[in-house]
Amino acid sequence: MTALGVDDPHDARLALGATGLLADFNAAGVLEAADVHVARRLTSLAGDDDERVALAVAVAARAVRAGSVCVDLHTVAGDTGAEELAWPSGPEWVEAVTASALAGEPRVLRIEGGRMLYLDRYWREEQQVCADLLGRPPLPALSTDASATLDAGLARVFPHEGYDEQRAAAAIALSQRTTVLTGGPGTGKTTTVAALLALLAEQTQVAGDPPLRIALAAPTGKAAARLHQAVRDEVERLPSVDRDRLGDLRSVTLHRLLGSRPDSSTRFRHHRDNRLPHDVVVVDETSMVSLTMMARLLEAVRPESRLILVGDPDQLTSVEAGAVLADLVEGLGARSDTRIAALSTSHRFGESIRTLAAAVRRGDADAVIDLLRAGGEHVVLVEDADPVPHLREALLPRMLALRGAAEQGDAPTALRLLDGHRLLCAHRDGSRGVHHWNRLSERWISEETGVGIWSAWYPGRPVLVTANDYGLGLYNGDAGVAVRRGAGLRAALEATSGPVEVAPGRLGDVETMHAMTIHKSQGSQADEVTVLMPPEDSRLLTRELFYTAITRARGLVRVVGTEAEVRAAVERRAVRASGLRQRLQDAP
Ligand SMILES: Nc1ncnc2c1ncn2[C@@H]1O[C@H](COP(=O)(O)OP(=O)(O)OP(=O)(O)O)[C@@H](O)[C@H]1O
Repeated sequence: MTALGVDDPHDARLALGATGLLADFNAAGVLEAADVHVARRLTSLAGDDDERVALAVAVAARAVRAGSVCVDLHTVAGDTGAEELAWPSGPEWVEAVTASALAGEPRVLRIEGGRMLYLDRYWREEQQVCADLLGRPPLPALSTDASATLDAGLARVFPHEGYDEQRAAAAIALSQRTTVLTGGPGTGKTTTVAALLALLAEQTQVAGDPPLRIALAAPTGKAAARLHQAVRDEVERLPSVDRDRLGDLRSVTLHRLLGSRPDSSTRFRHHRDNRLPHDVVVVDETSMVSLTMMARLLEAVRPESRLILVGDPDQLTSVEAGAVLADLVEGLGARSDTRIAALSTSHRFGESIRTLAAAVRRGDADAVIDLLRAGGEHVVLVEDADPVPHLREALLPRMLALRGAAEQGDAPTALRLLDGHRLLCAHRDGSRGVHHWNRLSERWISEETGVGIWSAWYPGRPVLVTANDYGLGLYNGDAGVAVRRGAGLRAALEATSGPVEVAPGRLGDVETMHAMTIHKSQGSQADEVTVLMPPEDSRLLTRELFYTAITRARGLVRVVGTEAEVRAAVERRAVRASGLRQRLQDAP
C-alpha cells in the first residue's frame, strides 16, 4: 500500500507513468497527479531530464494550488511534514533550478533571494503589482481654499459624534492617490466610501472639472450587488447637495469592469494601452482579489485616477493564489510615504461578539476559550462529545417555523426566518460537513412532522444559489426558500435587489442550505450563526476561517467544538507564501 492509502494502481490520485522522485512524492501524497503532469510536460518540452528540476516545477504548482505565489526551497521539506522523502538539499536544489533550461528563455521558473521558487508568471505579476502601485504619482498639495472646502466637507458628510474614526480614514484617503481602507464587518467602510465619493465629487465641481466618473466594483456578482445596495443606502443618508452630485452609482464585477474577453479568462479589454476611463475606482471585498486579478486591475486603472481598495484583511483570502490585501496592508503600511486607512469599531455587533472576534484576530487562544466558556446572551460554546441532541433542540424549532411559514405560502416571513440563522461548516463532506448536516436536518424535520421528505423540493427547503443568473438577477450566494403556492411550490429568493419568486424548475444551480460552507457565507450575515468546528487536523481549520465564521453573526454565535479544535483554529494561520509584502516594504 502507498502512503496515499491506496492499493489500486489506477487510483486517480496517482499520476500514470510517473517515475523516480515524482512518483515517490505522488505516492506519498505530497504531490497530486496534476502537479506531476505539469512537471513532466514542462521538463519534457524543455528537454530537461534532471529529476530535481521536475520536482521543483511540481512543488511550485502544488504551492499555487494551495494559494501561495512561491515556495521556499530551503524549508519546503519540513513544511510538508514529509521529511523522510528524498528531498534535494536547499542550496543544491536552487543550483539545479538555476542551471535548468526552464530558468532560461522562455522562462518558466525563477529563483528570488537565493531560495524562493516562483513559476515565472506569478513572479512577473508580483513585480508588476508592486511597480504599478508604487509608480502611481503622488497628489499635488491642495490650495488653501481647497483645504478649507475639504475640512468643511468632512464636517458636513460626517456630521455626528461617533464618526471620528471614519472622518480620519476619509481624510487619509483624500490625501493619497491610492488608499487601502480596511475594517471588519460593520466598521463603517461603506459609509466612509459614500462620504469620500461625495467629497471627491465636490472637489471636482469646485475645480470646474467635468463630473467625476466613478467605478464601483467587487470580485463576485453577489459582492458587487451588495456594494451597489449598501452604497445607495449610505448615499441616501448624505445631505441632498452631495446626493445630487453623486447621482445614481452602479456597481459591477471586476471582470465586467475590466471587460471580459471570450478568448481568455486572465486577459481583458482594458489594459495598459486601453485604460479605464474612470477618475475614481473603488474595489470592495479586496480580500477575495487574487494576485492575477490585482495585476490586471492595476494595469488598467489610469495612473492619475484615485484607487480605493476596501476590505477586511483578516477574512478568508481569494480562491486563487495570493493574499494581496493582507500583503498591501503590511507592505504599504510599513512605508513612510503611504498610510492605511483603518477602521476598527464595529457599529453592528454587540460587545461580546466584537471582543471574541478581536481575540481570534490577535490569536489569543486563552482569551477566546475564556470568552466562549463565559458565554452569555450573544456567545454560546457547545462542547458536548455528541452535540446532535443540543443542536436538534436549538435548531429544529427554527426549521419547523420556516416550514410552517412556507406551508402557508408566506414568503416574506419565510425569508425573514431564513435570514435568522445559518449553520456553517468548514467542509462539504464528513461528519462535520454540509452534506451530512443537510441530511440530518431533513431527517429531524421528517421525524417531527411525520411527513417524509422524498423529493428535492419541499415546502421550507432552504436553498443557496450557486451560480450567477443575470436574467433572474440572482447571484452565487443568494439564498431562498421553497413556499407553497396553490397545489405547487415556488422558490422565494432574497435577491440583492429585493425579493423574487420563480418556479423551482427555472433555478439551475441551487443546493439545499440547512447548512452551508463558511467559504460560501463570506459577504453575508445572519442574526444567529452556528459554527461546526472541523476536526483539529483539518487542513481548512485556520484563524481566518474561524474569524470569517463568527463575524457572520449579528446577534448570537454558537460554536460547536472542543477546546483543542478552537485552539487549533485560533493558532493556525492560513499561511500563503508571497513576496509582495517584502517587495512593497523594501522598494525605494
Ligand atoms: N459612526 C457610526 N455610528 C453609528 N452607526 C454607524 C456608523 N458608521 C456606520 N454606521 C452604521 O453601521 C452599519 C454598518 O456600516 P457600513 O455598512 O458602512 O459598514 P461596513 O464596514 O461597510 O460593513 P460590511 O463590511 O459588513 O458590509 C450601517 O447600518 C451604518 O449606517
